[in-house]
Amino acid sequence: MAMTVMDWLNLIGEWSEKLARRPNDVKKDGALRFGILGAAQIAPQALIIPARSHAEVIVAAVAARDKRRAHAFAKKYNIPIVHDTYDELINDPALDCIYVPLPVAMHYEWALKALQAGKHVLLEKPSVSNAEEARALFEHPVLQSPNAPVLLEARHYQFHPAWHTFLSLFDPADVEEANVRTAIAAGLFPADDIRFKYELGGGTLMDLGTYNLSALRGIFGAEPTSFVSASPQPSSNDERCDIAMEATYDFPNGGVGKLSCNLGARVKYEKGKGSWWAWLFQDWPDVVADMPPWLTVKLREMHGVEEDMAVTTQKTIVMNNFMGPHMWHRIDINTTTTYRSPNNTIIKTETSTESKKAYVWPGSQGGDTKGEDWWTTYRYMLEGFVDRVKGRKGSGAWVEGDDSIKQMAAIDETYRKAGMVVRPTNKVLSGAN
Ligand SMILES: NC(=O)C1=CN([C@@H]2O[C@H](COP(=O)(O)OP(=O)(O)OC[C@H]3O[C@@H](n4cnc5c(N)ncnc54)[C@H](OP(=O)(O)O)[C@@H]3O)[C@@H](O)[C@H]2O)C=CC1
Ligand SMILES: O=C1OC[C@@H](O)[C@H](O)[C@H]1O
Repeated sequence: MAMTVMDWLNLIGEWSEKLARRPNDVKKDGALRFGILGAAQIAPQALIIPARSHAEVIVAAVAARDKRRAHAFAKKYNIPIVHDTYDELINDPALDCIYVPLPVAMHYEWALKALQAGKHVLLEKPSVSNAEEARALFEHPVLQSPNAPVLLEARHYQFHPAWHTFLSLFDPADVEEANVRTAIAAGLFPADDIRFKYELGGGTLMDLGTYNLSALRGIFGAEPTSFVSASPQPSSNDERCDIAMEATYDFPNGGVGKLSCNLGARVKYEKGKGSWWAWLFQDWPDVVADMPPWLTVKLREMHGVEEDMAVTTQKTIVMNNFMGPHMWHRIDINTTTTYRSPNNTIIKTETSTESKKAYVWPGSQGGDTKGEDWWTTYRYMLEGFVDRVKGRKGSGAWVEGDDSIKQMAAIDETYRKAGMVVRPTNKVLSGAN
């Protein structure tokens, strides 16, 4: 079978570990024992590899629909216990935490079952299929008791110091415009991937776009006041799933947020625009479009006076690779300062760029653990998850349940604006047969 993007990323993850000769951490007493629901492609990157360097995490069990697949996965990743069913795994008394990397449509049901079995849950993004499920899950009575288990939507990039360094560079009230762009070349995910199946909670806005939309909400520190436009490109596998989406939102401070997410990027050629050589390759999979994922934030102009001159300062901040900052990232702060005479003539214009990077928590940020410069977003997230379960303060980075609910409400509303149907509610909740 051909290697998928996720297989390649897992291979790169494994080889980086080998080449860096990173020893596995000796596990502490009281280490949390995790079980994985499904032999999922993302599991090595998101949990198995990060767990190796965490002294308080043991990946103890896996279950898959197909027993042979489960055993092969367990053997490959040194997982001691294989359960025959998902139910058996979540009810294993020897486990403390369940990682849920199932198709989105199964998140609500299995996260809730695991919580009801008394397990802490690390739940893949997007948390669930729609806002109805999100409210039912994150406001469920099982999470309200004093010793309630921990539930976290695994929006990993929000745990990396680079994201917090970026957010510290501006006041959300000053954002005039933000634009978040992500794309993956066409064909890297097959047409029948879970991402393009409506019944499984598919759609690019759900999958890649959840990063764009949460980033916009984080940049403005608020929810959209208006869903201005949303233009989907339907997937060939299922018209109810978008292979790409572009959307525009108004935010309470008067700023405008834009997103573009695409799981089927192809080279576009428009006469007179862009590179001439695009004509030769038009419609080929585009491996460089919006790669790495990036965003720009334009701040409102600031006005002042200096030695009788009117001074206007305008800043634009660009973050390259906000989704996978551990591989590489760069945050550029571009400043343009214009000096004008009292009669409004421009005297001079100065431009400057300052660049920042943060692979570990800088200064006073991050609490007791600074992190390591090789920690991935997933490793930082695992640190935060374990800290929360253990009742420690942690770095301060977290995705609150209320945030997950608002995120799904914004995704639903974007689909409605696009004239598309919201992803279906799990029958366990809807009561449908
Ligand atoms: N954080 C991140 O960077 C990423 C997160 N994700 C998220 O992780 C989740 C899984 O994604 P990914 O690992 O790429 O997915 P996979 O295609 O590997 O599917 C995950 C698992 O779903 C199980 N499954 C159960 N029912 C079905 C079904 N009807 N059809 C297909 N699979 C089924 C399979 O389990 P079994 O082994 O039991 O057959 C499979 O192992 C998604 O929620 C996705 O959004 C994905 C990629 C990156
Ligand atoms: O990190 C990611 O990149 C590729 C996506 O399809 C995936 O689901 C996402 O989480």
